Amino acid sequence: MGFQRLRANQQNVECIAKVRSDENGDRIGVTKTPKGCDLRRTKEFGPNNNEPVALDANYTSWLIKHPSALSMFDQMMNAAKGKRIVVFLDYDGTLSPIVEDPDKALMSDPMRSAVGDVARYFPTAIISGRCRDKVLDFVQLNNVYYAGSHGMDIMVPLRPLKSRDLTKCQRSTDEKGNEAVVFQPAQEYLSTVQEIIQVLAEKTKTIGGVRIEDNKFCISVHFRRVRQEDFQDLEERVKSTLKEYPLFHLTRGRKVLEVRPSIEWDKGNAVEYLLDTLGLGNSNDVFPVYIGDDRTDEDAFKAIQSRGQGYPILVSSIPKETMASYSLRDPSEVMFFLLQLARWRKNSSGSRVVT
Ligand SMILES: O=P(O)(O)OC[C@H]1O[C@H](O[C@H]2O[C@H](CO)[C@@H](O)[C@H](O)[C@H]2O)[C@H](O)[C@@H](O)[C@@H]1O
Repeated sequence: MGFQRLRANQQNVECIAKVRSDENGDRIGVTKTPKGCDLRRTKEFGPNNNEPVALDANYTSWLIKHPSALSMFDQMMNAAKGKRIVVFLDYDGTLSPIVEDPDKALMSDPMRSAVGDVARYFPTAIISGRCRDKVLDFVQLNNVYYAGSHGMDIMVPLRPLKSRDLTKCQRSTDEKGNEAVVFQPAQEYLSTVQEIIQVLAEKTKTIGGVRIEDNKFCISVHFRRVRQEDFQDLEERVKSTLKEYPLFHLTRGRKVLEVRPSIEWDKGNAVEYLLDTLGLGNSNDVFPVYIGDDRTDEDAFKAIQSRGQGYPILVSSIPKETMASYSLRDPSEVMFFLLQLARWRKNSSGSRVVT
C-alpha cells in the first residue's frame, strides 16, 4: 500500500487528495484530504513545466536513490557521449497507461511519434509480456524491434547472426515483407500453453471478472476485475492447475498472475540477445537504456547493471525496491524523456539516423 503523488492544478495546489494504491501504484481508492492537512510534501513541476505536482515525503527520499531521468537528463547524456545508445522499452505501464481492459491499453499518437523519433536515431526494441503480434498491433511502428512473451519471442531483421543459440531460430518475414529471424527459446511449450489456457478457462469460469490472455508462450490471468474476496480462491485454482504442469511456473505482475515455461529466459536475456544479434553484444561503447515499470523488467535492469554500463529506468509513481538507477513517474514522463533523447541526438554533432 502506498500513497501516490497527485497532480493538482495551479489554482488548487493546496487541495490534495490521498490516492490509496497497491504495491504497484495501481489505484485502489481515493480519500479527499482537507486543506492544511499534515501531508508533508514538496512541489515540483511536471513535464509541461506548468503543472505543479505534489510529492509525498517517502517518494521524495526514494528519488534520492533513484533520481528522475528527466532532472538528470543532461548529466546522463554527458556520460553517454560518444557511446552507442540502444533503447529498450516495456509496453504496458510504460508506453501506455494501465487500464482495466487489457485490449484497450492503446498507445497514444504522441507516444507513438516519440517512440518513432527515438527509433530514427537509436536502435530501439520493445520487450513485452504480451504476445509479439499484439504489441506490434498496438505500436504499429516498423523501425522498432519487437520481443513478445517476456522476451521468449523475438523478431530481428535477417543479418549475420552472432546469436548463441541458432537452433531456436526460424526465418520469417516481417510486416514489410523483409526477411527476418524469429527466435523462440520456448517453442516446445507452445501446445502445452494452449492446453493450460483451456484448463484455466474451465477452472476459473465461476469466478467473476477473471480474464485469461493468451500471450503465445505465456499466459496472463488478469484479476483487476475480480472481487478482492475471490482472489485467494482464484490463486489457489491457478496454482492447483500448475501442479499438473511442473514445467511451468507462476509469477505476478500488476493485478495479473502469469504462467510461464520454466526455462532460463527472461527480459534480461532478451536484452543480451538483441544486443548480440545487432552486433553490439561485446562492444564496450554500447549504452543500453531500458525503461520499464513491472517486476519482469527487473531482470533487464539486472542485466544492464551487470554490464556495468547503461541506464535502467523504472517507471513508478511510488517508492519501490528496484535495481533501476533512475526513475520516471508515468508514461507521460516516459514520452517526455524519449522526446528529449531524440532531440539531444538530433542536435548533437555527428548525429546519424539509424537505417
Ligand atoms: O511487459 P509488459 O508489456 O508490461 O506486459 C505485462 C502485462 O501487461 C498487460 O497487463 C497489464 O496491463 C493491462 C492494461 O493496462 C492491465 O489491465 C493489467 O492489469 C496489467 O497487468 C498485459 O495484458 C499482460 O498480458 C502482460 O503480461
